[in-house]
Amino acid sequence: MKIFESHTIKEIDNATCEAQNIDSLQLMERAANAVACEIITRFFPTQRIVVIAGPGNNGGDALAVARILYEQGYKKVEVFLFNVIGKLSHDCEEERKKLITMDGIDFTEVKRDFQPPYLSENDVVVDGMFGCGLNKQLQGGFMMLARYINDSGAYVVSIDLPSGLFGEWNADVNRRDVVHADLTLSFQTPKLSFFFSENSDVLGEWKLLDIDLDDSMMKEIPTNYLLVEAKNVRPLLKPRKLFTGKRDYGSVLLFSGSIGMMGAAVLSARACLRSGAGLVTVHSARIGMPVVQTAVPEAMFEPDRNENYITDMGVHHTHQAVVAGPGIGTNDRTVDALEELLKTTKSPLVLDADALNCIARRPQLLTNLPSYTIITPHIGEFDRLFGEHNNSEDRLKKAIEMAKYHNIIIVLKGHYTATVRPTGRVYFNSTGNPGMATAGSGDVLTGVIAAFLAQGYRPEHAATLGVYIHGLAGDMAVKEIGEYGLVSSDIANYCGRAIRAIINRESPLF
Ligand SMILES: NC(=O)C1=CN([C@@H]2O[C@H](COP(=O)(O)OP(=O)(O)OC[C@H]3O[C@@H](n4cnc5c(N)ncnc54)[C@H](OP(=O)(O)O)[C@@H]3O)[C@@H](O)[C@H]2O)[C@@H](O)CC1
Ligand SMILES: [K+]
Repeated sequence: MKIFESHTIKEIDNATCEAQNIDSLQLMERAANAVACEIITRFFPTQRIVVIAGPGNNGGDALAVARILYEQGYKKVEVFLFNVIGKLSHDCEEERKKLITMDGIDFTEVKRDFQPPYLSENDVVVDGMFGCGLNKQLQGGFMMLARYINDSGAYVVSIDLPSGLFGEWNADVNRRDVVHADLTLSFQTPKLSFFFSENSDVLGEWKLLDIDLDDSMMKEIPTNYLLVEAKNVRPLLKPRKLFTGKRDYGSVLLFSGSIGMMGAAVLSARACLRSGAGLVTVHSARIGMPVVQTAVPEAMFEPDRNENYITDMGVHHTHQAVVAGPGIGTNDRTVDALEELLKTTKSPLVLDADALNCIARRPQLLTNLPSYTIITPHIGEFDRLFGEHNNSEDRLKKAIEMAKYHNIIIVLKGHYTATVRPTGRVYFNSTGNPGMATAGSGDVLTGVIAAFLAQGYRPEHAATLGVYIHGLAGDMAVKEIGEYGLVSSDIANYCGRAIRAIINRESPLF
């Protein structure tokens, strides 16, 4: 699903009106109906609802929502329209006219002084102050109103965006002066700002409402940001053929594990096998042999010369994917071995965890990364590699710059893992849950991505597929085990089921 920038929304609206032969007011009614339906499913008609409308179309939506709720028997609706400069958008003005003809509706038009209504945690506020037309931070009365709403404890439903939050970049915005929604109801496609952790408290739960916007225009408008869903990954998955053997599904070599961290090798190897790789070889410290051979009997083991950590990353056979990182530590000799690997390998590479920490210790190694190498840092590893970042917007911008500069794929892990391709395009992932914030989860992800590389998928597809499947496996496992009890072995064990769910179009994915 494409993520559009706010300034393109008008274009999509206009195309929709033209293609469907409707006017913009009808589209506003459609949007308002969708919002009102959501409110009706959540609150009884006896609920007190305070509707705050701004001067633009976001305010128009809010006025229409108020009218629809009132018509549906919600008699405790109070409406405040902020018309402080005496100029409303055309559709907002039309909605105002419709509303004021309604008998008995509690309507106040604020032109100058404003006495805010009493609000408590028992009330619902519908926030239609500003949406994607916000063009500067909230100031003066609007800022005070946002704070007043936030302090009230009322349940806040924001239309399209919490007022005061920009659709894209908010690094300079003081979140205290933005309306804090409990529920954000946005239209059709998400905004970029939904994917940054700093906005999570402001957005609350967010939901996309289908208002049947014009598909052909949405296909046409270019964007560098996408949200990956089941329908995007399914066409990538190739069916397995009847007359095939394990060699048709590739061989993975995993440089992983060291003394005290052999579990990382086990988890990567297991996830790799559960994601369809034909052959998996673990190269690790000698001490790890009994652990790996017992825990993952399907994997082969290649012992390093060293007892406790890896000192040699020579690739002596043909492998369709090579992984370095999980649990390898950052011993000087391991860094030397990694340097050798980066300079010599011809196989597609995935680098994770300690491999990235090794590079951070010797930053010139970044210039040795073969094109299309996949690196999978979490925030801490990313900052160690590329410098400290104060917020996730700056970090994403840096990831885009670095993916382009080094011609690599950066999988920046987080709640919405962002896979950044060498073109600078960003693919946000839609699967996963907080239970997956657990030791070894990244080792599993590395194994899944490597499995797809080995099976002949292009690196950018292997990364996107791996991230989606890893999250889905976590979502499926959490249903049985719960967020507290979920461990990384569970994620690995569910990878196969996750792939099957996508191929078989199992609900609720489709
Ligand atoms: N396809 C869709 O998604 C659909 C979207 N729809 C809805 O349209 C909404 C977008 O409407 P919109 O373009 O009229 O912008 P909106 O957010 O109402 O604000 C503009 C007004 O605010 C003002 N203003 C701005 N910042 C300000 C500030 N800090 N402080 C004070 N004033 C400020 C600005 O004034 P100006 O500065 O331009 O004079 C202007 O008057 C969208 O969010 C969604 O709800 C649906 O109806 C249909 C389908
Ligand atoms: K809003």
